Amino acid sequence: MPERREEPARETPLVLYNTRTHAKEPFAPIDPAHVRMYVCGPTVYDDAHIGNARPVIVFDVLFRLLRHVYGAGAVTYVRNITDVDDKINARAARDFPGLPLNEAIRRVTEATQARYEAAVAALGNLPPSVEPRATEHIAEMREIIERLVAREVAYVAQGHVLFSVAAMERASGVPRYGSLARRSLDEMIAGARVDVASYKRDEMDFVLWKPSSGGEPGWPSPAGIEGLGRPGWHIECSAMAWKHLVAPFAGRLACSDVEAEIFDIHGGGIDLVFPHHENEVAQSCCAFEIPRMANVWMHNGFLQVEGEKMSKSLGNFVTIADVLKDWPGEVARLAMLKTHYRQPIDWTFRGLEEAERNLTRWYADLGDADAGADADPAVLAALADDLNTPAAVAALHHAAPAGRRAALALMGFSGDPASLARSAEGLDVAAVEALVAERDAARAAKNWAESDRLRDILAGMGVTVKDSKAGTTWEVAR
Ligand SMILES: Nc1ncnc2c1ncn2[C@@H]1O[C@H](COP(=O)(O)OP(=O)(O)OP(=O)(O)O)[C@@H](O)[C@H]1O
Ligand SMILES: [Zn+2]
Repeated sequence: MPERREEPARETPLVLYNTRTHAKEPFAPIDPAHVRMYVCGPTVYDDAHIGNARPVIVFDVLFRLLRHVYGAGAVTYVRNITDVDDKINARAARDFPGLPLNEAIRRVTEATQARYEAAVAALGNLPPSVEPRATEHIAEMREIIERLVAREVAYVAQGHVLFSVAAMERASGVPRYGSLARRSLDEMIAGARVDVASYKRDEMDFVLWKPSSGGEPGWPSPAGIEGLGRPGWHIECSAMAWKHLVAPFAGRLACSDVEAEIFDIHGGGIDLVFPHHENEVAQSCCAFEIPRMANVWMHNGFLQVEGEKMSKSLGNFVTIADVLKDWPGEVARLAMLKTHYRQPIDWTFRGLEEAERNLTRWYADLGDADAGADADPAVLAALADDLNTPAAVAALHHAAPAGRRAALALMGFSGDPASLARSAEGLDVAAVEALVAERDAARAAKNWAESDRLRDILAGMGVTVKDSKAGTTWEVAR
């Protein structure tokens, strides 16, 4: 039996801001016994930066809160891994020029994913209920594409399948294209910097499937196209959400047939609203003839450096692993949660220092407070108010030890002063262990370049690793 409360904890009516309606709304799951949430995960071609950690931490807090309110067994949280993308192909060709491209891609994606898992775990995040990889859902993508072509909202041109925005405008029972992002067609054209390609009927049309040539990864194409091809990015999420949040629950939900095709919450960073989420909505709503893909759409604001979005393309980033070299994971987590998720955060040394001081103070007088006590009600009320984590932090300052310990646990903090202690040599033990685990994963994947790189990072922290048949151990270099 999954752990589930008889009665959901009604003392905390949950209110969430919905991008779709531009309003804070009481959250009402379609079926409170099966709360379903999808969050767009990373494209695994390069190490995640601390900005990429923001949606992971924000939606982890929401996952924990939903489990608290509806019961741990009542929440399914899906966060995908995008392991097919032209950026991955380019990175694989660059890093492993001597290998066949598919083998090189496997090395890049497996090693990057292993480092991602270690990094986000070190920040105190629970694993999602399901972490699907795009390449394992090609059959579902093909099926959705076939449906879209059959309904005449997608067309084949020069080996591509394209989604027709104009055809969606004419379809009934589906939302208007642009209704999530609330943009006019002109704004969307400007915002998407859409490519004008000869095979598109209309410049707003977007790619569902494209041909693969040479050594590019490819699968048998849908819609009667000969030869191999590969999916566009947007179709991946429609397919994985359907496979893991809709199909398994068919006939098991206490709701109407139409509602059963819709799930509760879809999340990601604010940069994904358009075009990625708008296109997910277009695909899923047209394929399944539903008025919404998800009821609630939630988007986190940017983590910024000196007023600019941290991003790989701007080169102004620090990786999660870099942060963990200098700071315990819980400190970075609190530094993130001190700002409300919809506001921009400026990532600063002072913010991290302040978070460290707060945790040190809170952990110092938890005493032997009972870990099973109820979480402080003011903290719970703040979280239930659209994840108002800054208000939750303020409430933690005033909470009694038992309520504080339980509230910290609910937000993903250990309450253990040892997790803040760097070792006698000033080391963050959790960060070292995360790096050693990443290196083990790299070795298991026979990625010696990566394993050496991690060994060098550890050496830079003053840690020596020793490999033996029994496994890897580490010690502080003398
Ligand atoms: N600076 C940032 N602050 C908050 N969230 C971010 C930031 N940059 C990316 N994200 C989010 O991280 C998640 C992972 O996205 P993805 O792997 O596609 O990163 P990305 O967009 O390629 O990063 P970059 O913008 O640096 O190239 C998405 O939900 C995205 O919105
Ligand atoms: Zn997505």
